[in-house]
Amino acid sequence: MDFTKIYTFVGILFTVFLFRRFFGSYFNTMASPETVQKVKALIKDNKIFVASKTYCPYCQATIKLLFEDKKLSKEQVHLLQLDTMKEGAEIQDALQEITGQRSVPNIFISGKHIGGNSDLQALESSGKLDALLKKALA
Ligand SMILES: N[C@@H](CCC(=O)N[C@@H](CS)C(=O)NCC(=O)O)C(=O)O
Repeated sequence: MDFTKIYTFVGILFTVFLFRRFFGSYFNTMASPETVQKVKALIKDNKIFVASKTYCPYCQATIKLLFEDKKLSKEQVHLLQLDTMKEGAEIQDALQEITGQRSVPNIFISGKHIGGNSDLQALESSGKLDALLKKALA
């Protein structure tokens, strides 16, 4: 048996696994038309819609601003934690197709694409966020 070849083969498999695990989400895949429609409906039907991931520090900052600082409730903000959902990766693909933005958090207020956490924080810093939230929740 040629162990060198076996080790090389296992090494290549492991490298491919690691690459896909950590960099896979940076490569575009197409979402099905059904998922794109479903995500568009979520954006339209919810006053505030946030696509998030549980381990993402930018998402934590957005969640803190909306739920702790602005005291919004779970009924007012439709929050999806994509990394805990079976169809999370496809929803992320759909969000990229719809908005051109792949990163999370991906935030919508009154059906309008706000952007990511930095965009939400900028709205807060400029004093425009309260009015947007008030109008959305009226
Ligand atoms: N400038 C962005 C940064 C967001 C960001 O880098 N998010 C990371 C997760 S912490 C991301 O989406 N990475 C790609 C992925 O998870 O697919 C913001 O303020 O929202």
